[in-house]
Amino acid sequence: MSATILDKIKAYKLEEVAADKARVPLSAVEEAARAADPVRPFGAALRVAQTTGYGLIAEVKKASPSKGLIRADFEPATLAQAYEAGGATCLSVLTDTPSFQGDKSYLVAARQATSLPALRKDFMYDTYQVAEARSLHADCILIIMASVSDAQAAELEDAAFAWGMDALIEVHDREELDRALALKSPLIGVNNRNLKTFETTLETTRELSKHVPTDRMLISESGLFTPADLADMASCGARSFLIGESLMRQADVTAATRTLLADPVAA
Ligand SMILES: O=C(O)c1ccccc1NCC(=O)[C@H](O)[C@H](O)COP(=O)(O)O
Repeated sequence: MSATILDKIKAYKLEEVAADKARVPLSAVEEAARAADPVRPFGAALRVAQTTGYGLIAEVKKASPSKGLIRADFEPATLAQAYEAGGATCLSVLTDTPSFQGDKSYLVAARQATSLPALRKDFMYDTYQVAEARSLHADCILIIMASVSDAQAAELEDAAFAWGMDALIEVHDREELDRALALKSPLIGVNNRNLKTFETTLETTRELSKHVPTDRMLISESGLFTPADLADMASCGARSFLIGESLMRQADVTAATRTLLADPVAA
């Protein structure tokens, strides 16, 4: 069977982390994490936002494996401020370089330019990366169930909680969802992107929403473009969204964010 994009990313990410560990010892990363800005509540901010409107995790995303370069004019701090002015609840900042042209410094810059909680959007395998996320002032990490074992997921989640951060657990299908529900985090992200074909379909959230218990927060991720898409997802119980491309392609990011959030369906 041919390697998926996640297999390829995992291979270079493990090498990257090994190199980082050799360069900066864990003790130094932990010291930086302890000195980082206080954690901003991520899940709680979404919960508040979605009681009256929608929760939006707005992604600072320059490029992707599926779309190549998305935004040439890319200044993370300015984009983060534009998102905040448009009403975003949280930020997601890609720190992976080879596939997304992201950078660890983008997370620091974006978060420090706003008062929003920020997700470190990367491919996490090692608790070293979790401490590093906190040292970059992250408030939440991503755990992609398709790419980790149950034991690894639990270890990463425990590490996030120990640093006071939240963990967004990402799933693509029923099997991953069942594994995610064995974890503690209430934040369940259903990714509408098929990682083999890169196609997005909102049917993924529609289908999996039936199996997400009401004590978990369902967050629909990827392939969301219009207010009608958000209303569609809200009708099956997702009132928080992770959106990158559709907002990153707009000249006026603030106006586009406002328009997307302007007319939420009643909670
Ligand atoms: O975006 C990709 O092409 C991609 C490819 C392989 C693994 C992950 C990928 N994206 C990560 C994401 O989850 C999205 O950046 C995020 O959900 C926002 O999606 P979108 O609104 O469609 O940019």
